[in-house]
Amino acid sequence: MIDTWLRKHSLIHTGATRHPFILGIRDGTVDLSAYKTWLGQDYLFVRAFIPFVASILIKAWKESDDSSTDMEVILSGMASLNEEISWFKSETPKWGVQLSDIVPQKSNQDYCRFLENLMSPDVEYPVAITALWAIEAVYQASFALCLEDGAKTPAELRQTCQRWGNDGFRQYCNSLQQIANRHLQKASNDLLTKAEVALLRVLEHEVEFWNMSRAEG
Ligand SMILES: Cc1ncc(CNC=O)c(N)n1
Repeated sequence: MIDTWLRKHSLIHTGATRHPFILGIRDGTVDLSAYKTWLGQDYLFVRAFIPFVASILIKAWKESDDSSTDMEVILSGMASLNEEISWFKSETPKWGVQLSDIVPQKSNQDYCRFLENLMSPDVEYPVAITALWAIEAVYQASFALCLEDGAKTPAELRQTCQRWGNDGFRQYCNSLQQIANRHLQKASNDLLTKAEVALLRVLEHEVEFWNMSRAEG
């Protein structure tokens, strides 16, 4: 299902995964002030993202069919997020970014509000897990690009790219995709439409998030 949607929406998908901000990191021309903006804003995003993942854990637990392996995958994602918050706390001072000073920009606020809406108990599990997969997969694909052979990613940004471009994170994204696909297989047409719309909204918000980072730089 998801592969079909990605083919159908390949233009926006490419816009989110090969954004000029990412291409700039990959070819070494990125404006470091844009990186700093992204870093601070992404810290705020991740803080809002954690409760969103927690809400999906609750949905998985409430599923009638056996979703215990779903829960393990989601929980492993939450454990990485715990580690990720520590990383932001150690990375930001290196760039002179003070966590307490970061003011959320509009694209970030819009994206966080979108996550908050998806946290509602009225939002079905297949819709929410599709969104979760898409959010993670955009970062995975984007940062993996910066680690490919021939990439000229600046040395001081390689660790950042490793965080989302590494193999373990790729496997986590694959597991999420499998979970989403399994639940979408059983879903009604109405639910499929909702999940497809959620996927599209994620891709749009991701493009806006990259745009925001670049604009401020
Ligand atoms: C805007 C955005 N999208 C996806 C991710 C990746 N998920 C968790 O870290 C992220 N950090 N920020």
